[in-house]
Amino acid sequence: MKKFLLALSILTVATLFGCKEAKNEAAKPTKVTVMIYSEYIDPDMITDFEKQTGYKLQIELYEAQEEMISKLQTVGTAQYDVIIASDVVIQQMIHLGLIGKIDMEKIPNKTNIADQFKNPSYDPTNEYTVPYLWGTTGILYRDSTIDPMNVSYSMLFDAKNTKGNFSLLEESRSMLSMALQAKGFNANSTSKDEINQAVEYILQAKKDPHFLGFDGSVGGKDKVLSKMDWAAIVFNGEAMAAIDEDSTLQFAIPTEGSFMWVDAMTLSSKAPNPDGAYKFMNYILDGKIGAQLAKYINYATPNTKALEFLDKDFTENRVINPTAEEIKRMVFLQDPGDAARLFDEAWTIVKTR
Ligand SMILES: NCCCCNCCCN
Repeated sequence: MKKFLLALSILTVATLFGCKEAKNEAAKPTKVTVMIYSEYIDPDMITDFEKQTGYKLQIELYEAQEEMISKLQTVGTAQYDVIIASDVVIQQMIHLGLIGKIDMEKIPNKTNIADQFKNPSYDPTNEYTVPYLWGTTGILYRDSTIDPMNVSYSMLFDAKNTKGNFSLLEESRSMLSMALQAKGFNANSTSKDEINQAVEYILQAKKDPHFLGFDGSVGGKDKVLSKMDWAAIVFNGEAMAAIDEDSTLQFAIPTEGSFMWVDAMTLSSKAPNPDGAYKFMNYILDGKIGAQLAKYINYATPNTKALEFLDKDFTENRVINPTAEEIKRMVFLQDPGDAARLFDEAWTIVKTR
């Protein structure tokens, strides 16, 4: 009996030990999950990253910042390692506990980040973000008689000027800020009265029979390309992709102004694979890879080393790298703090009326 009990306990310990080993084995992450805007990475980079690191790279797509945040709040952050997020929502994501501090020691290629992208207002201590790409937002249209240097928002917001179907951008803060600028206000205004006027302006555009709806930037680009739309509000990379396919298309930063944005890589607060997340961030910040990324999706890079691999056709292209004159008309959108509620209410009115 004694012998039997001894054998049983050895077996039990061995089984437990074996199970523990099997558990450890299962817990070792094998993939990196990145949440990112659609059409925002070169598919070749996915396979290259997998080859270099041995991790599977899983890409989860979104179209607008609000959609990304509400998805994270619903499903939780434990399903993602890296979240690509725009400057304007970074503070909100920190406060909501959606992203955590990055161990910058794990990202040696951070030395490639250009000085103007260090200590940005959305992450003044450089603890939560490393930049991915930067760009702007404007109007893509099919009309060679309209000079892109002289386009006003009234081209879309004033029914007497619309010459065909158009879409507005399905991203609340971006769209409301543009409407604020169109009315002559600061894009960062938090005045209730001014935001209400911006809402009325968008509602006026919605009444135009040419208005086809709100679309993500990729959707707007596709509609202009397929001639379903005459014009759409899109990000400049999508505009460039469209112009590459159809050189008769034009892209304008409206005379009343627009904004510049930076999309940044952040670490999900419950990242199951922080090591993989850091490897992804470091991979993107490599010079050659940064250049490949910028070129493939037509956005400007915050990576100084990448600039060495990009030719003048890219760096002097005014759609991708706006001119000094256009940049003068642009602002950075700031986190609205408590006024975020005003923007949320305003957007609900825009969408429901
Ligand atoms: N197709 C990807 C486009 C990503 C552009 N980022 C826009 C940031 C503005 N909130």
